[in-house]
Amino acid sequence: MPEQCDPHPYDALLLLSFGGPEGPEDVVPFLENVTRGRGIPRERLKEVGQHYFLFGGVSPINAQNRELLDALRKDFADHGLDLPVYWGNRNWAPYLTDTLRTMVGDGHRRIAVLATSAYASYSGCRQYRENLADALAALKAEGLPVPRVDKLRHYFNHPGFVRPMVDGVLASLAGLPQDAREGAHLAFTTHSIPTAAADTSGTPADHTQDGEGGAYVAQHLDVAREIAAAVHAETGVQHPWRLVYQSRSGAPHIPWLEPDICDHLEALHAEGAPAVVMAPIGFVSDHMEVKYDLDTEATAKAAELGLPVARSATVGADPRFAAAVRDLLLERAATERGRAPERCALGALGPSHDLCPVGCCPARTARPAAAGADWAGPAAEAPA
Ligand SMILES: CC1=C(CCC(=O)O)c2cc3nc(cc4[nH]c(cc5[nH]c(cc1n2)c(C)c5CCC(=O)O)c(CCC(=O)O)c4C)C(CCC(=O)O)=C3C
Ligand SMILES: [Fe+2]
Repeated sequence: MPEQCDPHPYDALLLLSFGGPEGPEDVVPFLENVTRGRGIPRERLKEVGQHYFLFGGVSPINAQNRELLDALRKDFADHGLDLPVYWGNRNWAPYLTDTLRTMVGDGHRRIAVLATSAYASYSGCRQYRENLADALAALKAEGLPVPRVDKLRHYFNHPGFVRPMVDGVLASLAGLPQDAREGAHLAFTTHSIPTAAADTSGTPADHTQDGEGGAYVAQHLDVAREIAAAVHAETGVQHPWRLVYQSRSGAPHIPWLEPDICDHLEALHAEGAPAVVMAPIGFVSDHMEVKYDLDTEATAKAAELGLPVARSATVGADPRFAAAVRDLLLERAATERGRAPERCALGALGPSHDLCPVGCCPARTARPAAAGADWAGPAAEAPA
């Protein structure tokens, strides 16, 4: 087998995602799974439930993940990479533990994991590692073999993630009314998180104080800068841009990252911006946050203001993203074999670490998390 297509030591890839309801009867149990023990106000839950009911109780996320699975299997087959791909979720079927049980039943013992979250944060990184720890502990408790799981590095700055978003922004600009195009602002959006979580995102060396936002904000700014520069290079126009936030939850007295996209649209309108492209760089695919918070709520806000807006495409199942996943997997496989492969990354931050160090994206209450430097295996600590 040619070195560059050798997945050894991995024997399978696991796509690890959030999960979402598939019908109206799933919505409340899904929200209960998401919010278990997290202290989200009831009012917020009712409101978010309504977003799902507006779409027939079906989250777009599962269909998007099925498309990504197809794209990954096609990419692997087209490149002679013989590696099965599985899918498991944090909050809805197929549940992570069930998928891992199937995987060990199929004989897999060394599993590479791709999370559908590109950036560092508790919700997007450590929480998935906690989910893996819980699932491995469940397997162990059932007397099943416990596989080794390795989480692939953050890919926010991988060209296979960034370039499709550049194309998306270019397509959105091209669709704006001609007289508004040149002066259009770019609003890069991501999920708001508590400023305390933002400040402790990434490795301890990345941590900041006073709401500066740590690795979470730094990584998004790096991607936003790259996209704006690529758009400038392509169109010759330097569009003004800003990183803004969406989908805030939590209690109102706790500070979360701001400004919100809707407030930002108001401010841009007030200062005379002719149009805005909303680019949801924080989301790998068209999640409910994109379909509701941007396509429904923010778009209605813009219409009320008389401000032309366009929402650019997420990466979704773009073949360049599937190729990036193959690249990340083969890169990590080579590293695990003791080689020093090329580690592809755009922007100023460079490729992210393979193994989350101790203290990376800490939880409010410490609990076991797999696939990081602080993981000793399910034998060492049983989760509560
Ligand atoms: C950073 C981040 C990502 C991106 C990284 C990643 O992709 O993982 C993300 C993704 C997602 N979040 C999602 C849904 C929800 N998130 C919630 C709540 C929260 N998210 C948070 C952060 C994030 N969330 C936070 C700090 C909370 C507060 C409570 C807590 O600390 O946990 C709630 C509860 C109600 C509400 O408060 O909104 C829901 C329903 C879905 C599925 C969408 C679909 O169905 O298409 C997806 C992909
Ligand atoms: Fe969320």
